Amino acid sequence: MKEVVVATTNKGKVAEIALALANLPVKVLDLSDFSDIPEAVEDGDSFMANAQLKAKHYAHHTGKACLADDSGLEVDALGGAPGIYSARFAGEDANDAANNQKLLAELIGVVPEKRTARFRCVLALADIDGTIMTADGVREGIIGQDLRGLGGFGYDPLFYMPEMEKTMAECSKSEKNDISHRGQALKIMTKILGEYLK
Ligand SMILES: O=c1nc[nH]c2c1ncn2[C@H]1C[C@H](O)[C@@H](COP(=O)(O)OP(=O)(O)OP(=O)(O)O)O1
Ligand SMILES: [Mg+2]
Repeated sequence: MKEVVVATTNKGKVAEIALALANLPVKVLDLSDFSDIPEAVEDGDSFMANAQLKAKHYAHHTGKACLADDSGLEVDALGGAPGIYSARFAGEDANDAANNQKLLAELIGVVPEKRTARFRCVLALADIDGTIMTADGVREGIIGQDLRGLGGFGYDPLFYMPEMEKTMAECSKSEKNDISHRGQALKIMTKILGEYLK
């Protein structure tokens, strides 16, 4: 069976991606199955560029097909920030809690109607022969006034979806995959991968 490495340092992403790949005829590995792999330097100028450079970087270091994810949050009231800098919003080694606090602070005084935002995700699969395949997804929402929910990761507790009357962090993993930016990209990628494996 072909092996695919879920090539991300983010455990939340690993769980969501592995769930979506579970029905494919592939053996799913992740970076914890390897040692001494240097972290990719994300110096691309777009989600697409970063997803591709991460997939190629990890394929080079593992010698296996690698599926990477670059994603982030665009907030309209902040001119689209933090965007590709979402992981480093509150500083180079920022964690999710610090990023969420920074986001709330930046939006003090901004009314709900002006708190529109979207998550974007680009997935890239790089095989060792140089084949590269990509898929993307987007999910619209509103930045809440406080943290709600314990699921997911990153900005999920602040990402409120009016039609669902809850935040992304109040969704189960499979529910999140049904409606999220990453879930959308994963639907496309699993189709592409299914064909590629034939
Ligand atoms: O579904 C999501 N729910 C909440 N927050 C999310 C989501 N998807 C991305 N995000 C946020 C988290 C992080 O602040 C940034 C991704 O940064 P990004 O560089 O792509 O990922 P990362 O550094 O955590 O792991 P890695 O690069 O190894 O895949 O956007
Ligand atoms: Mg990263």
